[in-house]
Amino acid sequence: MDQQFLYDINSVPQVNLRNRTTAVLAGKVVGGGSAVNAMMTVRGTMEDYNRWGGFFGNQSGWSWEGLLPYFKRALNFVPPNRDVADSAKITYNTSFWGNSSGVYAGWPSFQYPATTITMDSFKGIPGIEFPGDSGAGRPGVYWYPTFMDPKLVARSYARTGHYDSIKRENYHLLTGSKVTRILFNGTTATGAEFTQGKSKQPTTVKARKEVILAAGGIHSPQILQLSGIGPRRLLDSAKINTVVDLPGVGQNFQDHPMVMASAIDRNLNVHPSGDDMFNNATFLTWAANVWAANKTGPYSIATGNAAAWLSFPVISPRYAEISANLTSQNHASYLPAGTDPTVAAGYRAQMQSYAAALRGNGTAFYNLVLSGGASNGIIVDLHPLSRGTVNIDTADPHGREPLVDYRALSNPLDVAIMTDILRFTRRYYMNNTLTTQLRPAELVPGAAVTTDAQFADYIEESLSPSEFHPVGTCAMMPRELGGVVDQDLKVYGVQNLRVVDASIIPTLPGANTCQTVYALQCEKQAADLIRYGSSKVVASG
Ligand SMILES: Cc1cc2nc3c(=O)[nH]c(=O)nc-3n(C[C@H](O)[C@H](O)[C@H](O)COP(=O)(O)OP(=O)(O)OC[C@H]3O[C@@H](n4cnc5c(N)ncnc54)[C@H](O)[C@@H]3O)c2cc1C
Repeated sequence: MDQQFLYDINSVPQVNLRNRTTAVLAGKVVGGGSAVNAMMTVRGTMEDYNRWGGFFGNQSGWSWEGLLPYFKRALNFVPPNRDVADSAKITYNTSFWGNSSGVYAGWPSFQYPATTITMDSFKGIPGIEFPGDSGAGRPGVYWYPTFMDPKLVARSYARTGHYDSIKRENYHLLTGSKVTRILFNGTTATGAEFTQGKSKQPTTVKARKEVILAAGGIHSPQILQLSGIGPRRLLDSAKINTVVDLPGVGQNFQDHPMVMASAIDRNLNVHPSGDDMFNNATFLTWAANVWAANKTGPYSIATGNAAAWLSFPVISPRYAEISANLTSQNHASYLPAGTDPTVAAGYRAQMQSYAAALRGNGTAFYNLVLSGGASNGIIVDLHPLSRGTVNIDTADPHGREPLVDYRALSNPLDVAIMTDILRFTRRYYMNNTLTTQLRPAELVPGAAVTTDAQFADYIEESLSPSEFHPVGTCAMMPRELGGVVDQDLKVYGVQNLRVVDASIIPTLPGANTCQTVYALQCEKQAADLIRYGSSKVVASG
């Protein structure tokens, strides 16, 4: 990944990860993360979005039903090539997709046969569903597309799909500029201040109607805090005048933690396979040639197109116990000392919702991407219970990047959940009637790791707290639950200011986040909320 397109930020040392720090990857380029991401085109389950709507009651448009039309408008789905779909057994259902957007959900022209075998191996484990499409809003094992323009066989993203085609006199895209704060007259947002290039001299731009902030999960809370919107105590210590004391800004920070867990199927003699890209010179030459000739073959695959997204009862025999433990926790005790009672109340509401989700089959907690080779690697906890913070650095709030603290594993039940995710992965490879003939051998964490204490040790040693999906720091929740924006994405306590990016996501979807951001940002917010002035779902199909 080209570092010039990324911010240079490291997290604060993670006390529960032996003081390790982690790189905070966020796109510093037109299109943001959509310009640098791994192009996995997935959405969460119905229950994920109903959880958002649930914070506002039954009438909320922020539910699966309310968002589905926007998921359809957000992407232009182009089905896979018939031959590839037939040979790889790719299923899809176009009723979950649209075809009007400039951002494409396409498919590579090649799939490794082993992908189908490793997907089918999940049939050896009870309780797993196989929804026919990744957009169905159900947990399970399924194929999903890629953010790719199928004609160009190139990344399709916010710039190519939206910005490049805007031809209006009143649209200006200023590259190399950095917003330093939002300007206010009293509590009414009136514009923004920014610097250009290396100049420290600020310029201002005035808003006739409203200011719309979309700087992402790390920088939107920073800009609000620098503008005087945030927890008063933090702003006081940074010597920033408080415009509105909004305790939730920069709190409720979530990202998807991941660890390595892999086994190798020693008898998986199916070729070509993902492994041939590393150790078969003839195959590599062929792959390079077909790519150079017509952009086909394995190089047309981004990060794979198949994965397991599984609910907790399917993977954990102790789901009821963990759910009960979450219900009875003193939730606020796992938040930073001095957390505002409204933010604590929001956390409690989220944990109650997750306690129910841990017992049900509508929320995916487990994710394993299938590589098309004899081994797979990274597994993801899709709903961490720990909450972090993104706060300005009070020592030099204007000069430094914000302090990013994942507070990984601060809720101890995250260790129990990750342990069961690891144990399930072992079961999938090693104790599965459909994989025994493949002669699997565990690579990591390794057969010697068996007890809870050993798993905890491995997790502390190796967990990465981020899959580069920062959300929650300007949460769309009621103000009395620590929310920062209302259902119309308007910032509480001020006028004429909205936030429209991943930071408003109150709880992570059980999926990579970009498709959800397209639905809420480009379509739901921009097309309807601003144009029609309300969050009523006015679009259909
Ligand atoms: C390495 C990586 C891999 C990922 N892989 C996937 C994937 O495979 N699938 C998936 O679904 N999601 C993936 N994601 C996540 C996805 O890209 C993000 O969820 C999405 O881009 C978030 O959109 P956003 O608008 O909230 O913020 P961003 O995309 O971060 O956009 C924010 C924009 O604001 C700009 N900005 C920030 N601060 C300022 C300022 N002060 N002044 C001016 N501009 C500013 C930034 O430069 C950026 O252009 C990945 C992300 C990364 C970084």
